[in-house]
Amino acid sequence: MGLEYALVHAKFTIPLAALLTAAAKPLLTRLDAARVLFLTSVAVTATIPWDSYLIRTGVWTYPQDAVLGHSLLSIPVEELFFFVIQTYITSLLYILCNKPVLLAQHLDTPETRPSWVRRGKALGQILLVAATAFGGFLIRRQGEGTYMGLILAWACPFLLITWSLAGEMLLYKPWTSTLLPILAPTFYLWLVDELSLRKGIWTIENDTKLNSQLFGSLDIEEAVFFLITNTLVAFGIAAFDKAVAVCDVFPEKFPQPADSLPVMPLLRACVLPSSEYDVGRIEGLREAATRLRGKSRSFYLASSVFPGRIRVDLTLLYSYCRLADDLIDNAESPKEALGWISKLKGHLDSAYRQGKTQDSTTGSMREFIRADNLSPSARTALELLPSHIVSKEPLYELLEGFRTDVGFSSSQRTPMLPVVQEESDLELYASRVAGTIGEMCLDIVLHNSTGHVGKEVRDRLYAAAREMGIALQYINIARDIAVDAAMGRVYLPASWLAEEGQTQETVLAVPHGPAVDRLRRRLLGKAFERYRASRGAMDMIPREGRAPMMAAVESYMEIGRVLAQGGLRIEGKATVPVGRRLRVVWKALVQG
Ligand SMILES: CC(C)=CCC/C(C)=C/CC/C(C)=C/CC/C(C)=C/[C@@H]1[C@@H](COP(=O)(O)OP(=O)(O)O)[C@]1(C)CC/C=C(\C)CC/C=C(\C)CCC=C(C)C
Repeated sequence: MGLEYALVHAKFTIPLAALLTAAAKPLLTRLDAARVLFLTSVAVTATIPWDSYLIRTGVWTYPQDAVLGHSLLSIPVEELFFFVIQTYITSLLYILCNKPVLLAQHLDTPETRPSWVRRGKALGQILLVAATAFGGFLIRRQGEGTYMGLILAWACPFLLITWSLAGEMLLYKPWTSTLLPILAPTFYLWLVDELSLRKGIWTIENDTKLNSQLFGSLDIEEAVFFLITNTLVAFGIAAFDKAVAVCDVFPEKFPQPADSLPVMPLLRACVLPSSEYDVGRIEGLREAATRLRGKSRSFYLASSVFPGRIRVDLTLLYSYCRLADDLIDNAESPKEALGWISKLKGHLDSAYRQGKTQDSTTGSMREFIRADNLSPSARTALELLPSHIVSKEPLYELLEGFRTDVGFSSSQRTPMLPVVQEESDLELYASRVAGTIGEMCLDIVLHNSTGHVGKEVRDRLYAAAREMGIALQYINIARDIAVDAAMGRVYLPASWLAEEGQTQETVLAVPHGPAVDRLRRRLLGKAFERYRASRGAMDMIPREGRAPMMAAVESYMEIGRVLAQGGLRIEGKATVPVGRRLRVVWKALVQG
């Protein structure tokens, strides 16, 4: 009996697993826990017979003085623990690396599949069939290739199945979400293995191995073993993820959200032929995700911590709001901008006339959207607005809020009459363009939550969401004084400007300096007041959206904190460094 193998775990695998657990815990959802549990159970069940065979036939041996002496089917307990902890480490890392990716955007159909993906998937399948056959050949031939043969013939059929299910998605995703979580634990385990082989904690018999080392004492079979088993874990989760993505993006086909772990729907989603996917919805979602990533770092980062279906709906809502805002901001004349507002209202009329249906692209609305001279990407943003979830009133109000922006460039405006005269004008504007967004975000979270929320709590939540939206808009205005001035806009109330001896014209000419700084601080103060008044209510948000909503709000409020500390670049926007942003999101998730 000896402790050496147990010490390998104590020194190398357990600390890494503990570190990853601490880092990942606030980010993990119930679904993630199910992913890890499912994968670990499959890995252990599939490895036990194989490993037992290897030990009983003498391919692997363990000196008695290196192991504790307890075993199951000849497998030492330390070895059994290895299957569990390796699967745990790799799956956790895989899940972490995949958080930034909105999986549903990587679904595709045979018609939209590019030829490189078709060829890549087929090539992978051919290689895996060949590797399985080669493994079988090495086993039959007996001798030096036996161990390698056993690895290939055991693992490659599983890889073939999972690759066939999720190969396209794996090919589309960035390498940081696929190769990285496979290769990083592989290199680490190679080093641990090298150390253990050198110390003789486990040994591979000379007669059944190729006798070729990758480096040091690390036999090529061991290197392949760790690479292949980590790939098995990653491909296994990828197949699971694909089913979840299908459930998330097609609620009309799969009414139950994947988070509630509906086993049969998930299995059906996994094997649903891709020819039955709604291509328009997937492409629209991809464009919406690109719009979100390109336009707002805060909301893009925060979106990655929302559970799948809420994330899809928020991304689509963001895309609609951003598009509407851009159409109006980029219009060449006030007349054109007002024209967009009435067209957008027309779109809402037809979207809400047809009632709360999930298929938003039917009947009059489709005709309305097609009739307009919009780019294809703009059309999809309108078509995919989740109008069956968000109430119509805040959307109409948002468009009303955009009218204020048009007021800044309206030719009828006299220079003497600022658009935002009093603090109440500012409050009304912020309530229209951002209080409404708070309400709609809440609509989405409540719609996708399972628990019951009573009327009284609902009312308090909606009031707080509106307040929080206003707080965020104040931060936005405080940050963008110079950017807005360059567009001819001053949102600071004229009454405040007068108290500082300023006018709209002086701020337009010089949007910085001590007076502007004081006004910015005043606005930030108002933002923090409203934030503090509504933050407590967030504890009442249902579990599914609570921590991620806090993360979204905190990530934006952090801009205000940077500004309050004087972190402003005069020529542009104040930015929160990535590390600080991540810390804020992490802290909000821990608190939520
Ligand atoms: C996580 C995620 C994907 C969230 C999406 C949220 C969303 C739908 C935002 C809409 C953004 C938008 C373009 C709105 C048009 C009007 C406008 C410009 C509003 C300003 C937003 C800034 O967006 P922008 O793209 O310009 O971002 P950058 O500054 O460039 O990074 C606003 C400042 C409004 C933002 C307001 C909210 C997100 C509402 C906050 C309130 C809650 C989340 C509710 C909290 C709940 C309780 C109970 C308190």
